Amino acid sequence: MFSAGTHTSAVTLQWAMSELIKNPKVMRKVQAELRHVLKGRERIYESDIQDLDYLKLVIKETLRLHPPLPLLLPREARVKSEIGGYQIPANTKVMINVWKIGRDPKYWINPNNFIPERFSDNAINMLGKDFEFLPFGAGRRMCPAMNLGLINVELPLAMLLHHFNWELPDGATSEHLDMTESFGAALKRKHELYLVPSAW
Ligand code: HEM
Repeated sequence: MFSAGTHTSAVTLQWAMSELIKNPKVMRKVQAELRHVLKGRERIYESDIQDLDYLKLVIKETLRLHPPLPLLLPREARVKSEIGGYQIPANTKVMINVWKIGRDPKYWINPNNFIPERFSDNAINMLGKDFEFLPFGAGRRMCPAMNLGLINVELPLAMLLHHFNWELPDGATSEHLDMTESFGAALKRKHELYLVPSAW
């Protein structure tokens, strides 16, 4: 519970900040939304999140490109079955590569680009029914804490973006930000993210 609950939210926050630094236009747009909705108020409440539509799109797009558990949890076929024309013998371990599905050009236009707007005019959600987008998995063993997981990212991200402006250290520009992922069951940044805040 602790590992599944803390690590996932923390890496999503790191990737969201990384993508926002890489995409300054998106950063400006999400900050403008926050500052408009909060109207100079310092404290952000959980109830404010429902008005932060663009922030939610930013998080969805972050989870599409950087699902914290890129291969979900392993499954095992209990009986012999067929999926997409492939014969799966009984007792076979099956891994679902949601990282790859989230970047498949069959389902996504410009799949490697960070475009939160792609979610604004469609009904694709994270409930495990839209198989092209499964950051919380699907079926009986899907993440039991999706709502908690999302608020764990939404609130801190809103606070970081509302109170501060962010840039890379030593005058580096967004092209310098290395987005390499580390290989493993959990999708982390290979190199730590260092950012410099300035008061808004
Ligand atoms: C951004 C946040 C989170 C993401 C993206 C996420 C994603 C996932 C994924 C992909 C799975 C595997 C689902 C599958 O294989 O179908 C999973 C399982 C699980 N998650 Fe989350 N999770 C998040 C937050 C949390 C939090 C906050 C908790 C608890 C406090 C939590 C508890 C669990 C547990 C206990 C499982 C195992 C469920 C089982 O095996 O039946 N997760 N999560």
